[in-house]
Amino acid sequence: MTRTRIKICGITRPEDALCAVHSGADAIGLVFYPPSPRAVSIEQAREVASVVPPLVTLVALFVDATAQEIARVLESVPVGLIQFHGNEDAAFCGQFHRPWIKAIRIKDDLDVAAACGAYDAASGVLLDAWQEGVPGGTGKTFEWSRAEGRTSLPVVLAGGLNSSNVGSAIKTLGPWAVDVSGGVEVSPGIKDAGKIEQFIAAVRVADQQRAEE
Ligand SMILES: O=C(O)c1ccccc1N[C@@H]1O[C@H](COP(=O)(O)O)[C@@H](O)[C@H]1O
Repeated sequence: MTRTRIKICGITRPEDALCAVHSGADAIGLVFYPPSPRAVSIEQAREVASVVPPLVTLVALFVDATAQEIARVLESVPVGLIQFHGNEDAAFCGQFHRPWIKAIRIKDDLDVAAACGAYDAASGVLLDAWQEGVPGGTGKTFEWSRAEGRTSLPVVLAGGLNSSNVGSAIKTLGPWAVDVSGGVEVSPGIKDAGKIEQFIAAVRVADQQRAEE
């Protein structure tokens, strides 16, 4: 049975990281983008990292940060994967000797295959909704079928997911992983244990249904 990997993003508190991990999350996302209400300092990130057990991936999210800013985080926080969520090109993303994924925001007229193809050296692409002036964490979905068969890279599906819609998202696209932030929150940056558990349970139900098809 394919087990869809689960990333819970925008964690700001150790207790939320522990809740996500104990509920079955595979990855914890830390937002290093100061304008975000979910942004963490290096200190906060280290506190979160200190409770994350081995074999759970810590993902650092950046939006058009400088190489120096990214290097400072990588020196201090045990980051397993970098998520680039801005206009970074593949050469920029590849310079940190760390696995990385690139967010592709699905605007109406986007050629999804070409946009993903520009990052073929990535470990995967994260497909997210597009909204003018907001780089991510929008709580919006996009038409998942638009991404069907457009890339051979592992797909991390994001954008407005929650326990009610993640099952159909998995059924439509069969992504390698799903990523959720706002859909499991009480307020930006503060996660809800019940919503995390429901989200992960919904992913497992969808996995089971796919296995039975
Ligand atoms: O979470 C944020 O504040 C954020 C800010 C800037 C770029 C990305 C951000 N979050 C990522 O956006 C997607 C979708 O989030 P949501 O589930 O719709 O709230 C996800 O990858 C977050 O990691």
